[in-house]
Parts: sequence; structure tokens; C-alpha cells
Amino acid sequence: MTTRTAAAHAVRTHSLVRDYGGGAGLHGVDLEVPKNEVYGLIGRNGAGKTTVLSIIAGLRRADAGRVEMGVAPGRTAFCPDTPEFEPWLTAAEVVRQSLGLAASAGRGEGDRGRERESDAVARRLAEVGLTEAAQRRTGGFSRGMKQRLSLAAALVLDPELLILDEPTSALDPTGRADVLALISGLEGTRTVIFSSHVLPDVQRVAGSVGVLDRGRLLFQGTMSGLIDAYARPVWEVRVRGAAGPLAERLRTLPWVVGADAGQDGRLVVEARSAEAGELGLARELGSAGARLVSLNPVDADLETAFLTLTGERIPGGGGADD
Ligand SMILES: Nc1ncnc2c1ncn2[C@@H]1O[C@H](COP(=O)(O)OP(=O)(O)OP(=O)(O)O)[C@@H](O)[C@H]1O
Repeated sequence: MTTRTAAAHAVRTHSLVRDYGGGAGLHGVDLEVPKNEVYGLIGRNGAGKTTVLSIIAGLRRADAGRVEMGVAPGRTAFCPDTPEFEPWLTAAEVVRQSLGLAASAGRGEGDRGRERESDAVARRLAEVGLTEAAQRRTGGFSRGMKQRLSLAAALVLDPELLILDEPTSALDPTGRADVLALISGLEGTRTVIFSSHVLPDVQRVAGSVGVLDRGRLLFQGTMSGLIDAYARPVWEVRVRGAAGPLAERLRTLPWVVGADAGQDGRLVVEARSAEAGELGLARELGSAGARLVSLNPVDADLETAFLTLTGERIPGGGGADD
């Protein structure tokens, strides 16, 4: 059952169950997706990500539980992990068709009159890097091109809620960067839920995160909350010149747990929390006038937190073997 509310959440699911038999499916999932945020849904193969996303999108039914939508009816768009199109349609025709469907339902960008239909189509194709392929038939498209096209066809609907199932799985590095930038750009005005196995991507763009494991949510909350709870907030910093004075300065700060200088301008800094480190390191490096060469999370990453949470890594044990 799906109900609608005007709420701070774009979506909430209540005790969602889908029983495929043999333990597969969902076993009581309470997802809470804050409005106008980017929510990353992560989990191993078979964890249930596609099932949850499909139920929210209205493409599959739950056996029990309900979905509460905080966005207007018909303002949700879904991109499947392996999108397929009629092979004889060109990319521009696919997006135009999507726009036409939206306009006939009284929504989407074709309805606004601000932009001509062909401009809206061209703009969305350009955003996903398909301008050159606009007049090519989709039958010859690679998986990555189909993923880009699916995103363009969804964006042209101007959805309040965009649901993306592994949107970067088939993309090359440029495509991934483009799609991540697009997702980031929607934060604040639109809600995006996306599933991914590429945890650094999720860490880059998602403010909230849900960790699914065998049909159950192991964690749900902010990205920094997850990292604080399941990973040590440690960064390796490299500056031009000697790192000793900077390490000394950092050690005097209340949010710093430890700062050790090494060779070649390297230092390892542990913060009291992920948030404190993210805020404090940039500020302190700036005010110290340090010339920053690189700044990398060592343990303060989603991957470490995920592996610890799912029991694949012993906390402080130096990594997983999977
Ligand atoms: N239609 C179906 N019939 C039977 N079992 C299914 C069906 N769809 C999914 N399952 C099973 O339910 C579990 C969850 O599948 P789902 O596709 O939701 O997981 P996922 O987290 O998206 O996985 P992946 O990361 O591999 O895409 C898996 O064990 C899968 O085999």
C-alpha cells in the first residue's frame, strides 16, 4: 500500500516485506529518505536494493508493509540498472517520448513553456554527454550509453524524486564524474535515492546512507554518522615542505586525537569525528598557510565503515580480505 503525506521525508517505508522464498527478499525495511537530499543505498549483491527501489517506484509490490510518499503523485522517476529502449528509436526520440508522456500528464519540462521541447531534449542529452549520439538509434548503444540515456529521459520529467539503481555501474570515469556531478547538483531542490557498489561515489555525493544486508537495514543515517560509528576518522595529509610544525599545531586543537608527521611532508591526522575532521582540516591547513599536495581518508571512508558494519572487517584490524 502507498500513502501520501506532506512531510520532511520524500519517502518512508514501514516494515516492508517481500518474500521470494528461501530467505531472499526484504524482511521489514524502514527506509527514511529526507526530502531534497541525496540518499545512498548500499549493500552486497542480493541484499535487496533493487527490490526496495522497485517497490518505492511502484514497479513491484510488497507482500506486507507500506510506502509513504512525501512527493506529489507522478513526480517520481526511476532509472533501472539495465535500461532497455526500443532499438529503432534514436536517443533524441527516447527523451522526446518521455517528455511527451510527461506533458500529456500535465507535468515535466514540456509543460512549462519556458523552453521549447527540442531545447529541453537537447539540454538533457548534453547533460549526460550524449549530444553526438542524439540522432543515433539506441539499438547500437553500449550499456553505459543506455544508462546515460535513461538518466536524460528521467531528468526531462523534472522529477521531485529521482530513483537510480546503480546509475554508474557501466560508465567510464568521465561518465561517472558527469553523473555524480548531476546527482550532486540536484541536492537541495530534489530528492535522489541511488544504489551503488562504488562506495567512494556514494561517499562523495550522499548525505544520508542506508546499508542493506540480506533484506534488513543494518544502518541508516548520515554519512558522517556511519563513518563515526564504524570507521576511525583518519586522514593522510601531504603538504609541500616539512610536516612537523603543522603536526605540532594540529595536536593543540581540541578536535584532533593525534597528528604524526612522517617523511616527505606527510602526516597522519586522527579527528574526534568525521565531521570535525572534514571541517577542521580544511580550515586549519588554510590558516597555517600550508601548501596542500594531497588529502586522503585512510580509515575515514565509507568502504571501511561498510566492511566493519557487515562483519567483513575487524575494527582496527587493517582491512578486509574479500
Ligand atoms: N523476482 C524474483 N524472484 C525470486 N527471487 C528474487 C527475485 N528478485 C530478486 N530475488 C532475490 O532477492 C534477493 C534480493 O535481490 P535484489 O535484486 O533486490 O538485490 P540487490 O541488492 O539489488 O542485488 P545486486 O547488487 O546484485 O543488484 C536476491 O537473493 C535475489 O536473488
